[in-house]
Amino acid sequence: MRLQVSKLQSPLAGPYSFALEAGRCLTISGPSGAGKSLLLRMLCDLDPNTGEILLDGAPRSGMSAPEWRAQVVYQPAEPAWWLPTAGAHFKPHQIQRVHELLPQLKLTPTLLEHEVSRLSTGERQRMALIRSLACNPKVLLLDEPTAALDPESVSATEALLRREIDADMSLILVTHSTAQAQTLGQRHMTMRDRALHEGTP
Ligand SMILES: Nc1ncnc2c1ncn2[C@@H]1O[C@H](COP(=O)(O)OP(=O)(O)OP(=O)(O)O)[C@@H](O)[C@H]1O
Repeated sequence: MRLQVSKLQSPLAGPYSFALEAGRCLTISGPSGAGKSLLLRMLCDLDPNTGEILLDGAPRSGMSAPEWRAQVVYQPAEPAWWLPTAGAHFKPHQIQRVHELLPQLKLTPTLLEHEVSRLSTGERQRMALIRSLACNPKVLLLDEPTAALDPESVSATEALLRREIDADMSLILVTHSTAQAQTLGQRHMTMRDRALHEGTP
């Protein structure tokens, strides 16, 4: 099992227990404010929480936070940028992978040199996904990754995510799109009042 979550809890949300296999996608939907982002933040250990998570059988409690977050990568709905250009956020060993990913999301390499603030919202959102995938995560936690995208970019993003899932990445995807949940997810959960319910999208 790729991810085994037991009794994950914070003062604000939980407890949550579920498991996700390698190369599978779990989608989570639910009304605004239901607690979806709180769950993703706990999974990548950004907010204080109790409980245990196993990653390919290895307990999170035995890893440092950076070690954990290198493998369980969280992309919030509005990702932060801390350097002037998108390209500056990549490490040298990631560059080849970045150049493979750019055309798959219909982005040109010149955008790497533009000021992040000059990129369109949709370009920034796709660039953020490239940043997440360039880490080669075992588990990717995505919060509404296509919210700002036109239909063609949504299709390109979904196709890329499908290929990554088929290549063994596990994805937990928060989405308000029923069609997207059906396209990408093998399992679906709904968050209501900070409780998770298994079901159909
Ligand atoms: N640090 C915090 N302290 C107190 N309340 C918080 C904190 N962070 C989030 N909340 C509250 O917890 C609730 C769940 O927030 P969360 O961001 O998980 O919602 P969500 O389901 O992701 O919503 P959306 O679909 O709008 O992104 C919200 O009411 C939010 O205001």
